[in-house]
Amino acid sequence: MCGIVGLMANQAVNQALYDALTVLQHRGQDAAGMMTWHEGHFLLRKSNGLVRDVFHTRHMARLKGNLGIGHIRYPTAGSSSEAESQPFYVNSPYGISLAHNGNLTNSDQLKQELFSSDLRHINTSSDSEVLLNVFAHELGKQGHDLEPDDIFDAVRRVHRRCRGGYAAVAMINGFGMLAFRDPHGIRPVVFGTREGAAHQDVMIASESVALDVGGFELCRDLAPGEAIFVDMQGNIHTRSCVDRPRLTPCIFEYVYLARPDSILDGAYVYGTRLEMGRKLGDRLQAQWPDHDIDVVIPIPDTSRTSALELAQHLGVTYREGFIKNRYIGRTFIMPGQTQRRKSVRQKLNAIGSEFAGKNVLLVDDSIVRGTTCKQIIQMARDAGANKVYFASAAPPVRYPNVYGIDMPTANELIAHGRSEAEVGELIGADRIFYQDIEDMKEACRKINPAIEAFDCSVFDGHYVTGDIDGAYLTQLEASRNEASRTQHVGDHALVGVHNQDDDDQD
Ligand SMILES: O=P(O)(O)OC[C@H]1O[C@H](OP(=O)(O)OP(=O)(O)O)[C@H](O)[C@@H]1O
Ligand SMILES: NC(=O)CC[C@H](N)C(=O)O
Ligand SMILES: [Mg+2]
Repeated sequence: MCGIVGLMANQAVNQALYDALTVLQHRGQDAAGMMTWHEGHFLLRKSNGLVRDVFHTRHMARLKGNLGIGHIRYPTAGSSSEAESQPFYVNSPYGISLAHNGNLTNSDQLKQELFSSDLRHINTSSDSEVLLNVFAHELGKQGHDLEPDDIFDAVRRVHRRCRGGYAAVAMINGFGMLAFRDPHGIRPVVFGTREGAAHQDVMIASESVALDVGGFELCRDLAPGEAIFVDMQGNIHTRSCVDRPRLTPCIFEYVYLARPDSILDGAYVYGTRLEMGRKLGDRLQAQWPDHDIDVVIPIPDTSRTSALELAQHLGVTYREGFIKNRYIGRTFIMPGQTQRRKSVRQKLNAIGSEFAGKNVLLVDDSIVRGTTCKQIIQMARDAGANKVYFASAAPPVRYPNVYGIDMPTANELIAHGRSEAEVGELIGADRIFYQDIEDMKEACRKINPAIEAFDCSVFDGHYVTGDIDGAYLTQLEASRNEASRTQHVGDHALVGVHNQDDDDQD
């Protein structure tokens, strides 16, 4: 779940792209990048780090132009090397740059095809470089005098070749800005407009919060399999590029990934989390009508919305027992387990008076590896809690994710192959409560009944693209181990547009 943004405007886009990337930072903390287009040239700055660390004044000054795309990265393929940060670039046809959120499930096969049939070289282990080259190859077949329909035809062939979850934004040198969404709409993309001097400004982004910060009005989400092309005059062209699209957005966006103030596929994320809290309250009440909970305490940040609603629903006091250090990022999306474990303690601290002698119900949005809850339960006990109960606003996470969330191996998931009670015992809780999977789906559907189905693969092991089997998951587990994820490849892999680095002089 990286963040992507694209902007076609009447004035320089660098600052607006920066602002958009800043509000998408929760989708990735490993690397950030921006490419702009100015007078027939692409200008690039990308590096490892947070948005505020990657772009300094001197980089911003060089990122000229009224058209640009940006990316923040949370790696799900390849390594966290700077060479695999985005956007990526290819020089033919025309010159194209692309930023991608998601994960291709057939990138190994595509890489081979690109080499042996399409005569294209991929210089990193990133699936996004593969996606760009597949698109470039397909666009190259269209010939001269490129029209929007030619671009859409190329996207149609991309969908035929690529599998997995992908939302991508791209620039085609001299023609305009393009975005497309996979046929299942697994990863989100929205677009919006703003009035401009000569023509309207158009922004495309992973989440609607990016539009809010730029003063854009949300038009809508891209439909599954749909593409949008914005020409150099700011005209919007859209077309469905698949025959049988089926919307099954990733439900984990609503559980944890997206910001609560975003609207994704017509559903306010905040509303879905409130509803998950309410449902969890019902379930707890049903399982334990004479509970002895004194206080409900959320584990900041993401669970706060559900926890508040759960407490109100149960009629139990809600208290902020843990204070979050605002300078530490999200721990789940950090790259290594050692760093994640250490960061929980750095990030959260208990207010002793809220725990002393009380039976507390700690609420989190989800339990994935169990890194957070194990430590938090111990902290609650150290702070003098009498009983420590734990509730998860999502069902047990038991299966790997292959569509853009970095959970490639079942064994790293604490609930894999375990019952709810066994997880409770392992994390040291006196009692554990999990959301029911149907209740979670209903909670989201209640906010937007038009979404008929979701990708719930991490909860039910059903992969909506239909190409994932045991052999695939075994091979993924073997190839995507901790060492390969944190490995850094040499700088030789940075091939393409000159990337401004810190040594560049004005
Ligand atoms: O079981 P785990 O492997 O620990 O993963 C689950 C935890 O990680 C996330 O928090 P994170 O700190 O990433 O972000 P947040 O501040 O938005 O809650 C999530 O909200 C859970 O608290
Ligand atoms: N989280 C994502 O969307 C990752 C995008 C891409 N697969 C990468 O690893 O860079
Ligand atoms: Mg959390």
